[in-house]
Amino acid sequence: MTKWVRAHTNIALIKYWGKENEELIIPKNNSLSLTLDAFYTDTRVTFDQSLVEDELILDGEKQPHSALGKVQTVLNSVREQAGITSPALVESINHVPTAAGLASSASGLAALAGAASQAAGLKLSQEELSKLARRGSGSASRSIYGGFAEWIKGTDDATSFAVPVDDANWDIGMLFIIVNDAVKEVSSRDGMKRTVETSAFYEGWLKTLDADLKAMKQAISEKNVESVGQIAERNALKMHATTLAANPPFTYWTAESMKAMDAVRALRKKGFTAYFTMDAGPNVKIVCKQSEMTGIKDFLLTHFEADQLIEARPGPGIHTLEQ
Ligand SMILES: O=C(O)C[C@@](O)(CF)CCOP(=O)(O)OP(=O)(O)O
Repeated sequence: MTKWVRAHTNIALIKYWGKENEELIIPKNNSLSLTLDAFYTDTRVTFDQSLVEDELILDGEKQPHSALGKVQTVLNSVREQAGITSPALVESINHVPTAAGLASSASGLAALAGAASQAAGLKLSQEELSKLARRGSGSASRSIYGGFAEWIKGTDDATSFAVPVDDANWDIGMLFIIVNDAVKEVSSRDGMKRTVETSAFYEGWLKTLDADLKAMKQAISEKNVESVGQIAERNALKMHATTLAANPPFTYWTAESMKAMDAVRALRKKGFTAYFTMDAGPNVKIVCKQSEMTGIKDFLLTHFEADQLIEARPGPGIHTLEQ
């Protein structure tokens, strides 16, 4: 019986937002993220000749074949590396708070890379696992590692993978504000494609990333949450600005997102270390100190419901569940 593999989701502090190569998922820039404990995916893969085609059972629900795109990209790469042809049964369980509506493609595709390669008898290094996960979804390449990880953009399949930066075993955490007014989102894949192809601000965004990354790594080496937060918030705002200048323009922000951003600024006025980042959705993630999380949460509870607030701390890299 093959084993379950667990991978945790990660939140980028220096964003990946645009591809150099769509098919291989080679990014335009390096990105850097923090893997979190609160959200993760467990996946088990069984290659089985008696199956007619690949099957995905996600949270107990058999998925339509049309939903298997990213999954099959990973499975096909594993079959090619292992010299096998049989279809696979993929069972995946997302441990993401139901209210969250949080995308879990990063943890899902990373867990799939681990489970599929193991089921095919491949013994991949973490670098090779990262490349395999990257083929499924770019941000998944970073979930191979716990703590802070950097995705080196590289120029081709062999040189584009994530590396560990710091284990984050220090006073840093993230508090999610889940905003419930979810609008029909443009997927991150479609959003970044439209932005690269049409945004008047895209080149300006790219020009600032080397400096942001250098400053972020310096802040992490100093364990300086204030600087990590400041750089992350600036980087996220620049990324989201590019969508406003796309054609047609779009934004992931809703009124509730703006309310959450205002609350973070109010937290700073009260003396907390609190900075926000956002991805391809309306939720707001606060970079903060674990030691201030209770005080921050108490303040936020005067503006948001308890089930909208989710605490997260640095999480581990990909691992097999022994039982
Ligand atoms: O995570 C980040 O660096 C920033 C984002 O989350 C901002 F929204 C993008 C993640 O994109 P992903 O879902 O990995 O795209 P894929 O490669 O087209 O599957």
